[in-house]
Amino acid sequence: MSRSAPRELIPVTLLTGFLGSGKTTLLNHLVRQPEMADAMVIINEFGETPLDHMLVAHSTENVVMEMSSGCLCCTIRGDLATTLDDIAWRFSRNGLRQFRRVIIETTGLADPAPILHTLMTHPRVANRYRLDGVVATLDLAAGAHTLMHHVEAVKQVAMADCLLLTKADLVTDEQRTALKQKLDSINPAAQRWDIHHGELAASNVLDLGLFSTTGKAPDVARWLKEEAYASQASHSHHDHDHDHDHSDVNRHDDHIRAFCFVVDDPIPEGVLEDWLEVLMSFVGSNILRVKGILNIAGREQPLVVHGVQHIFYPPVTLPRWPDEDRRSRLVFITQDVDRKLIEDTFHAFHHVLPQVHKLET
Ligand SMILES: Nc1nc2c(ncn2[C@@H]2O[C@H](COP(=O)(O)OP(=O)(O)OP(=O)(O)O)[C@@H](O)[C@H]2O)c(=O)[nH]1
Repeated sequence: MSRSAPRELIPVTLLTGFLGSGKTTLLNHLVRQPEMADAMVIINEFGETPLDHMLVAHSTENVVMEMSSGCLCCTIRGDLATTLDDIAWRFSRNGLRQFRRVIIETTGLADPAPILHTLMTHPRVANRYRLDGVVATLDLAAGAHTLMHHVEAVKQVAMADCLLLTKADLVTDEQRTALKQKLDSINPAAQRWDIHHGELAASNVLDLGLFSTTGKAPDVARWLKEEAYASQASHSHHDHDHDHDHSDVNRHDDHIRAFCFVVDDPIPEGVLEDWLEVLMSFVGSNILRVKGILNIAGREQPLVVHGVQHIFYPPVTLPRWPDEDRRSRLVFITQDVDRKLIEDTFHAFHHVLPQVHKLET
C-alpha cells in the first residue's frame, strides 16, 4: 500500500489565482531571486498574445520557459504532460538536467484539480515530478467579489497551500479583515502573505510539501496544520446556521467546508481502504483536498495520505510518528459535503466491516 518517500522527484509549484490577481507581477519578482536560479517556469497563456510570457522573459535570463496555447485545465492536459516529459531531456547538458524545480503558472480561470491530477497520475509525469505546493494569488481589493461570483476562484483558494493576498496597498484594514474572515472558512490552514506589487521572498512559496529538497525530516505539523481546522469547525457551523444570506445562490464560498476528522483508535487497513473507495466514488469530485496522518492497526509507523478530489497520491510510510499523538487525523476541504457525511460513512464501515469480514472467514 505504500512506497518510499519521493524526495528524488522534481518539485512542482502550481501558481494559480483569478484573472488579474497578480500572478505575473509576483513571478517577475520571484524569477530574479537566487532560489529560482534552477527553476523552469511553464506559463500557460490562454489567447493569441502571449503577454505574460513576454513580461517574464524580459525580466530574467536564468529562467527557461515553455509556452502552451490552450487552457491547461481543460483542453491541453496532454500537452502539459508532454511538456513536462520533454523538458527533462531538452534542457539537459551532458546528461545533467538543467533545472531542479518547476513552476507552472495557470490561466486565471483554471480549475487546479485536473492539472494536479495530471501531476499525480500521468505515468510519464508522476514518476518524475511531485507536487510541492499550490500557491494562489487573491486580490485583496476585488477578492470578496471574485469569490462570490466565480467558482474557479473559490476552488483555487480552497486548494491552496499558500495564499498570497495581493494589492495590499489598495485596501483598508476593514476590507482586509473581512476578506481574511472569509478565507478562514474556505481554507483556514493555508499560509498567508500580504504582498505589494509582487514583492515576496521566494522561500515563502517553495518547499511547501511534506518532503523538502534539502532532505530535512518531514514536518507533519506544518504540512497538516490540523489545529487551524479544529478552531474553525464551530465557527463555520455557526455561520451556516445563522449568518448566511440563503437567497444568494451565487455565494460559492458558502459551499466550502474545511474540517479535521480525528479517529482515536488504530484503523483496520481494510476499513480505511473500503471507506475511502466508497466515499470517493460518491462524493470524490466534491472533496477538493484531503491530507492526513493515519494510524493503521498492526503498523508501528504512520502513513501519510494526500488527495485531490477522487485521486490520491500513493500513501507514504513515515519512519516515525512526529510526536506522542498517535491518533489518525484527516483534514478535508470539501464542496457541498459536510463533516457529518464523512463521519457517518466512516463509522458505518468501522462498525459493520469487521463483522462482515468475520462472517466471511
Ligand atoms: N496597486 C497594485 N497593483 C498591482 C499589484 N500587483 C499587481 N498589480 C497590478 O494588477 C494588474 C494585474 O496584475 P498581473 O500580475 O498581470 O495579474 P495576473 O494574475 O498575471 O493576470 P492574468 O494573467 O490576466 O490572469 C497589473 O496591472 C499589475 O500591475 C499590487 O500589489 N498593487
